[in-house]
Amino acid sequence: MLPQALAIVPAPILLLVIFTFIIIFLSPLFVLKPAAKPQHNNGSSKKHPPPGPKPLPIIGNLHMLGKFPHRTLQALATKYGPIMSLKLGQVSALVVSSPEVAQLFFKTHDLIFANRPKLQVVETLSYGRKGLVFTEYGGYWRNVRKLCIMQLLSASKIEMFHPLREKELGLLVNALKKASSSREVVDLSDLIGEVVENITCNIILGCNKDDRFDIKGLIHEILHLIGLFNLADFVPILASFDLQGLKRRAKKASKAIGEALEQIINDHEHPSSIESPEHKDFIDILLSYMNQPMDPHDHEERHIVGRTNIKAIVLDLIAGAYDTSKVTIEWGMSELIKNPRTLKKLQDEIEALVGIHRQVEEKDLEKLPYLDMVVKEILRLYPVAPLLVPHESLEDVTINGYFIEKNTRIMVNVWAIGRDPRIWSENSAMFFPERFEDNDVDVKGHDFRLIPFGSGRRGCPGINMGLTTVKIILAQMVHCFSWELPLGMSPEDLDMTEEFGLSIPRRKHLLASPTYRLHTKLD
Ligand code: HEM
Repeated sequence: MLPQALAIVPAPILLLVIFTFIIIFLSPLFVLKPAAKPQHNNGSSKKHPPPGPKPLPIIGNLHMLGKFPHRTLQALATKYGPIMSLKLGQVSALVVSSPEVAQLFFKTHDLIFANRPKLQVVETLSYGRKGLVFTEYGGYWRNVRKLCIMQLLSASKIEMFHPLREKELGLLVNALKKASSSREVVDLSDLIGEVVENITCNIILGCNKDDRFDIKGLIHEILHLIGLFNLADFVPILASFDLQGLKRRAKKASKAIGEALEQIINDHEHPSSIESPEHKDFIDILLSYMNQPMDPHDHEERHIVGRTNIKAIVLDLIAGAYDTSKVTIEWGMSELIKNPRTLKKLQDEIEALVGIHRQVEEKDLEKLPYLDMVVKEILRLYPVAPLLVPHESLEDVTINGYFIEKNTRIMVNVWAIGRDPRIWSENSAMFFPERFEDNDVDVKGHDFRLIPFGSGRRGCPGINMGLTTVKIILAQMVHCFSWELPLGMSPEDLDMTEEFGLSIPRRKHLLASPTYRLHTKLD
């Protein structure tokens, strides 16, 4: 998933207006408080911060980030190196751009960087950070994470929800079969989004449609708000002005989603009002812990499960699962349609295993090594959260001779690491899954050349669920259908521009025409 504190930088004109506002009304305050903090001096006179571009007063380096911060930061890192200092408004930040340095941060010194920054909108939306993604490092976060892994994200729970994925995917295949028989062009971005949303909502909430409220619309608003650039997070003195109206919108969204979740929880507590639930969803599981300690074995911390915790946790998990798998599959299908050789090779692999008379099943996935390479290649070129979710240092530390202050914000440019020709050879920009043939690079956070799920304590706990969803949907779509771009469009014409926000989806929706290729009855 991914919440990105640092998203689209406002248009220069907005920046100019705000800058003027600051200069006119607030500059006296800054005169009393210098923008750059003085260096600590505990006896040593040499506490160098990492190198970085010179910041401007008040806005620091914010103006430099542009529309695609991951690309700008990649270019800046070639000048300043793999540990680079930035000033984002009043916030001290660091950008990590090499596997070696990422390993120092998330393996050698993982504990020091296990915190998350406090963000205004998230504070409102996650009930004062009672969820998981942006929750501060400590006993509460540990308890929630353990509970989520045990009750939702473990191998056995993922397996338990497999009929649900199968059912939703079956509906998608049927819709595509119809489009195939009438030779329609379909909006693949929308269809992939819908199937992932339905799977996520069903697993977590037990429903994907509810006429009483627009649950998906609310989730979209929440993800959008978290993804927006919020000046209040970088120039805290502006927080109370709510110049962009984000706090107001967050409060409104929080109230609406809170009421909806309250209703959904009520329905779960009084099952007669739900139409015969077929399976236990995550809310059922959390309710079975109600008023009990999250982790009965933790004798130091006793955090009791209450309604607010349930709402905050559920929201974070939906946010974590929603966009991530959708965006990965969307880029994957784009690259496969753009590269017919790779698509054919993947179809051949699946066909050799399952034949042409039946669909792929989840039990087949582990016997498909080329699919595994294709997914790694997608995540290398299109990491959903190009700068991961920001981390924050819990104490002062010196790394590679550079002094890093407590409360520094850390961004890891996994997008830049994934495209670095020194790591991936001169063809690093090319979609070429075979590069993983002769090595054992994995995506699970052990090999810092490829960390699309992050690594260490704050690494993604949903890796296995995410990979299962991505693999089964991709495999099914390429096995059941051949794909062509709309009439008159060649693979070179396919626009691969991204959009920066909470995640980096395609700017333009992916449109394509499916042809059913299995030898089963076409209904
Ligand atoms: C392809 C799918 C996915 C990708 C690429 C992905 C990626 C990520 C990334 C990059 C992070 C931040 C790691 C860091 O800051 O170091 C993260 C964190 C997280 N992800 Fe995922 N994710 C995916 C699927 C999921 C799923 C399915 C769930 C849950 C249902 C999930 C739940 C979370 C949570 C709760 C966190 C925050 C962990 C913490 O702060 O302790 N993710 N994910």
